[in-house]
Amino acid sequence: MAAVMRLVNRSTLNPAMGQHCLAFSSAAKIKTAAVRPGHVLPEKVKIVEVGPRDGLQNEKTIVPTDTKIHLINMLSESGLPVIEATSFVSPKWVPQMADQVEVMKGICRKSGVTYPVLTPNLKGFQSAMKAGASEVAIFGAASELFSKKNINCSVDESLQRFDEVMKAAKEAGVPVRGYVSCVVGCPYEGKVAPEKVAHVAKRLYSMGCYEISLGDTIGVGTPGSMSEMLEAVSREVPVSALAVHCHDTYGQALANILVALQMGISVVDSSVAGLGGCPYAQGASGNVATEDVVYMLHGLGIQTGVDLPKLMDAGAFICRTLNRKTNSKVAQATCKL
Ligand SMILES: CC(C)(COP(=O)([O-])OP(=O)([O-])OC[C@H]1O[C@@H](n2cnc3c(N)ncnc32)[C@H](O)[C@@H]1OP(=O)([O-])[O-])[C@@H](O)C(=O)NCCC(=O)NCCSC(=O)C[C@@](C)(O)CC(=O)[O-]
Repeated sequence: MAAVMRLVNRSTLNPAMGQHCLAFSSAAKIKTAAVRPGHVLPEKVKIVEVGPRDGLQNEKTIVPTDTKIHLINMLSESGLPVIEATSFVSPKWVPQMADQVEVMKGICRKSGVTYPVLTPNLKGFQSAMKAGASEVAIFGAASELFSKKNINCSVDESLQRFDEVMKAAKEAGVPVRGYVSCVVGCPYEGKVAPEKVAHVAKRLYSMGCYEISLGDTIGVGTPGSMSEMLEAVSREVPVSALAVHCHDTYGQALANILVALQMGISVVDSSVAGLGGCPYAQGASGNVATEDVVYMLHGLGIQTGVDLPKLMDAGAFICRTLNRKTNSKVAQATCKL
């Protein structure tokens, strides 16, 4: 049944400013779009903001800890429900995340918002617990070579390490999210078979991850390859436990997200201002910009709980600080940098 929803997104032109402004007040009604016949989109989508971690981990110049904390606090005020704050990985491998303890201690945790952190092994998990993390994420890959480059072990070895993290997390009552990287293509192996993705996703889910985020790490997916992969994974893991994590290297991210929504997925990872790239995936651009995802979802009548102008303020802040042009088309169009 196609739900009837309130249209919450209206774009108006402010002639005095000569800029497009976004207003969120319209009472007009639209039907939740079934963009593909027979497919009803979710009424609500949970956005997992990964900018402070995925967005910043690849920055060459070390971003001051206070800037990271301020960014996370601004994102918290925008209504985002989940903000991935940092990662407890080796500072020799990812120097940008070396201030993870200070970041976790410095942020203002808003009630109702969760601040997961990446933990590749037991050591990372224990440090995360000491720093006060209340949720963690383990991150595997569907490609052997990427796994080796990223976390210095094979896919099977990584699953053994994750099992240790999972046991410790269960004892501590800490929820664990699981990532699978290279779900469509790998920078070292090329095309990745959907069955490999389904295999790793199933292992992470069986281990106890409450959600599996499927990462198109190098942004090569198209609606065709994404739907093939999602169909394979959804035969092994319930769609309600899946998320998509799209990089926008080839400009396909929004289209790929739409395909995922049509398949019933209602959790989307994204990065404010489209920041990011993976240190072990040469040439990969940032994640899809959160502003653009929110704009599309609101345009479809899908609720996110996110206040787009506040989110754009956070994007403008980090772009100003990094002296960088935003990758968000919405922010560009509304002159927020
Ligand atoms: C996984 C390791 C640690 C293995 O690294 P390793 O060198 O194989 O580990 P090791 O156990 O042999 O230890 C070597 C040294 O690292 C230390 N160490 C060991 N573990 C930790 C830890 N947790 N925190 C801090 N230090 C640690 C350990 O104590 C030791 O220190 P030393 O004795 O030489 O002084 C390493 O390969 C690593 O840190 N890799 C970084 C991976 C990473 O952060 N990648 C980017 C994130 S993944 C991503 O972006 C993809 C994603 C999630 O966004 C989804 C997508 O887009 O597809």
